[in-house]
Amino acid sequence: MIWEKLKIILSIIIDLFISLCEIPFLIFKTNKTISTPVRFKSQHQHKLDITQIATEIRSITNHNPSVQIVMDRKSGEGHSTRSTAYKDGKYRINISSLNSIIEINQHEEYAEVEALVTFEEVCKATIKYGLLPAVVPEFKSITIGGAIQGLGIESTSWKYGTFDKTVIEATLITGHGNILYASEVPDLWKNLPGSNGTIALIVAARIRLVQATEWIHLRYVFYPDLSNFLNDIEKKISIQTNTGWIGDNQVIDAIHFCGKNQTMNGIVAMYGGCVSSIPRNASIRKETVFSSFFYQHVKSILTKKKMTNDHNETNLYEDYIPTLDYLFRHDRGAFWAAAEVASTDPLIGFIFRRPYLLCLLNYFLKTKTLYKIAMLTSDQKRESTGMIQDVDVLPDRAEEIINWAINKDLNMIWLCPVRCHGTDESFFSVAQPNTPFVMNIGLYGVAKDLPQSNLDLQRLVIKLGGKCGLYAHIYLDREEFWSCYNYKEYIRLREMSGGHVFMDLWDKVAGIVFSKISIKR
Ligand SMILES: NC(=O)C1=CN([C@@H]2O[C@H](COP(=O)(O)OP(=O)(O)OC[C@H]3O[C@@H](n4cnc5c(N)ncnc54)[C@H](OP(=O)(O)O)[C@@H]3O)[C@@H](O)[C@H]2O)C=CC1
Ligand SMILES: CC(C)=CCC[C@@H](C)[C@H]1CC[C@H]2C3=C(CC[C@]12C)[C@@]1(C)CC[C@H](O)C[C@@H]1CC3
Repeated sequence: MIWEKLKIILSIIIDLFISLCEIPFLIFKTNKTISTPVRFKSQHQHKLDITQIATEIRSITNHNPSVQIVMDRKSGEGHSTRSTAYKDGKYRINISSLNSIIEINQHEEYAEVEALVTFEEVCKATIKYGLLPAVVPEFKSITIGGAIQGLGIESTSWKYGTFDKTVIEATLITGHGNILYASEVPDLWKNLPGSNGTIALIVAARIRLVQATEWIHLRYVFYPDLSNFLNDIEKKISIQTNTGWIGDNQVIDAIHFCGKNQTMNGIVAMYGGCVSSIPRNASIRKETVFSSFFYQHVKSILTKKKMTNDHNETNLYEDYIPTLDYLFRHDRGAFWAAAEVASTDPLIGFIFRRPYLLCLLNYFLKTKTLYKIAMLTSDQKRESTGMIQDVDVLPDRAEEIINWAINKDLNMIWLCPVRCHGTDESFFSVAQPNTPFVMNIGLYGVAKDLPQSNLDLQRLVIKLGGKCGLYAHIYLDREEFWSCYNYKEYIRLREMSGGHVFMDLWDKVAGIVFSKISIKR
């Protein structure tokens, strides 16, 4: 335990050191960084590496049929807000060799990548060819495998859906130790995205790339309330033009400002897409050590407009952002989560309130490092300090979740429409026949009555026919939890492929929290 924490502290010190070394590059805007280079490997080497992992699975399950397998990642890695205590006593399979890109096919517009390659690495490699993955989650270190297993989304999801919908083919290793392609087991693949590594391992994926350029044009549009925003998205979905990342209205997401000062509230939607040229005198926003967090930038746009009392104006502002900066715009500070949650801590709150100190640490506050810092605190501390939840509901139920959040004193809410696919029958999906999209609502910040209010939220989400992101603390008991998913089918799929060697989903995402805290049920 102490050794684990020491390893996290050491890696935070290394992160800080790397961040400090990168500052000159940022000041002089050379576009170069000293972070790890993107790795490539041959198909032959990839086959050898996955065969070794499959053999290991076969051998341990033969020796111990009741073994439970989880992934072995370094301390503090991953994007769950829960501790990794659920892995204690389980067999940790090491797939760290699967960290390379195998192929980027510019003509057929796909990339073949191993499971642990991060989105930052993929995007850095593919943008050189004028291509990007169709969906790119906003945190740099989210991995390809993790985004499939945890239903990654972002601002192009209104067109493409969750990240897994952009996977052309995936390579899996089942609990029997067999290497299979997703297309060979369509039943299994249909329900694997969202299962958090409890049905099969993902070792590689062929992902769809779409046309992109190095700059994005973004328009900031004001909506006084949710219904106007929802109407606009519906219109945009019905006249969807698909040119990858290029053109207007290719990206859509919004921040709902709902703090105590009601005169400064409202929804700011961000529409835009990649461009091939930037007009003279255009406003440019580039990430530097001195940059504000992205949400602060959006808030200042809204505040300026409100100050001028220009109530009829809905187009607030527009600017041009380097595409890679845009993709990972919420990586520094993890949206507003770090600033909001940290404000409850006297020392960290002190730093956040002082721009010159923040400027020094600014570049250090990458989501990857924040997760490491969070893992130095106890689950109980995290659960009672901050509310970090993503929920998916049908658009006509979104208002109820937003009102709930406002009543619990959250200051900002992320709104990200996610397209439903007519054929989407996965039990992790909220889609209903004939619903064009679901609304992903990101609830990050300090809420009243935690952690009890978090359980209340999760029950409200079930009542509204929605689902919660499973990277967060889940408080539902086993029965409530499985009432949201098709347990019979889940068991059938696991039995069919030897999936019982992986942890059960409820045990993994809710087992530990449930046993540790006392909340009213
Ligand atoms: N915009 C977005 O889409 C955002 C997404 N997230 C979340 O981040 C997570 C992804 O982060 P990342 O660091 O990549 O992954 P994590 O290490 O956080 O893993 C997430 C879950 O997926 C499992 N998993 C990950 N990779 C594989 C794989 N190759 N094969 C089998 N199971 C796997 C893990 O299993 P195990 O438990 O065994 O480690 C874990 O249960 C997702 O849960 C996603 O929901 C968070 C913020 C924003
Ligand atoms: C927005 C999403 C999806 C995830 C962001 C998660 C993290 C950035 C937060 C999760 C737990 C948070 C905590 C802190 C900072 C922000 C998080 C890491 C603290 C370390 C801040 C200082 C307090 O004293 C303790 C907090 C624990 C939780």
